[in-house]
Amino acid sequence: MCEAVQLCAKLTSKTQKLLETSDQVSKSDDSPVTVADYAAQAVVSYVLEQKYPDVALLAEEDAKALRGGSKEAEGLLEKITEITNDCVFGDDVSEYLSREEVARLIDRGNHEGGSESTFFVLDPIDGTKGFINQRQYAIALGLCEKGKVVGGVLGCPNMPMTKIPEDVDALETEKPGVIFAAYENFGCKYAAMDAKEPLGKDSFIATSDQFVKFGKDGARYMESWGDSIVADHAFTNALSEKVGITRKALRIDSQAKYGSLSRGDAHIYLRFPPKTYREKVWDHAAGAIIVSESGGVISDAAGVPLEFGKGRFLDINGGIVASSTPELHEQLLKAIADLR
Ligand SMILES: Nc1ncnc2c1ncn2[C@@H]1O[C@H](COP(=O)(O)O)[C@@H](OP(=O)(O)O)[C@H]1O
Ligand SMILES: [Mg+2]
Ligand SMILES: [Mg+2]
Ligand SMILES: [Mg+2]
Repeated sequence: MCEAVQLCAKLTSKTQKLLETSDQVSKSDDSPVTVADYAAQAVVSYVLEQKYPDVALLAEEDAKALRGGSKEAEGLLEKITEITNDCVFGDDVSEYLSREEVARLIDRGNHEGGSESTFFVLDPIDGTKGFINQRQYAIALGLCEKGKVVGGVLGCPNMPMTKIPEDVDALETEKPGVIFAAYENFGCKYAAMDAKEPLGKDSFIATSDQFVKFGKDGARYMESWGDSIVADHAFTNALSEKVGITRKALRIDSQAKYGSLSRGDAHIYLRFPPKTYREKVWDHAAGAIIVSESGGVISDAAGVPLEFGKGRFLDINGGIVASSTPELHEQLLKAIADLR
């Protein structure tokens, strides 16, 4: 799983710098998708299929918009095929995949999920808005068995190795980025994105376990940027005021927030989408196990653990909360219940 994410990060890093407006399309829900999202999905799908041909894939993107027959669709698929081949095979043109083969690799991600089978869960680029705007994004790969996430790898190609400074409200970008990997009852490891053996060293990480109090010098929370549909900043402001958080919110795109929580940069991740919005499993699977295997807690706003075995969507009560310690989590859930 790490190998697939590391290879994919090479592609996204190279593409992010060169991204053009014509590389972007809008999806039916108005969220953006780029040639890099599709190519990243093709690359991870290719590596996983080679290594684990019997394990299904549930992934965010599908190739429908690339098969339409229009000139635009053809141009996009051509570019995606080029980027995919360059990443996987370099100059070895004898191995190059056809456009049809690349579309098939993308569409392998159409698994419906559920609690019966074993499958990978992939968000090839999580935080596409961050990716487009040269900020943070993540490559998020989880492994689900019988409806439970049992493994997760999170690649954050723009995240600094050093902890986020105390006095900032956004995160700088820095290469080569970092990779987090967790397995059930094993813990969570952490390495530089270009590490030869990311799981080889004694590099376990843990959430901040200092007893977190609210108020000055106390808990620090993370949330999405204001242009994200999932961020209700009015509510998170009210909540933080209620519990006495005085520190500024730290705004980071994508599941990089789960990574930051797991290595102790901040204490809380708050996410409150509108009632009509349905969360997707690929936006949380890898991040959830990375947080829980680092000592943190994640649940919906009512305290119910996230259920990953119910298909492509997550049905949550109100929002998602992740905290560095169980005590802090309890306090937050109580404050949310009081406010609602
Ligand atoms: N305008 C929008 N429309 C639909 N989904 C959105 C959205 N803005 C954010 N999201 C969802 O929130 C995810 C990003 O979270 P964050 O805002 O914390 O970075 C997106 O993942 P993708 O970028 O993989 O599509 C997408 O699932
Ligand atoms: Mg998307
Ligand atoms: Mg996503
Ligand atoms: Mg995505």
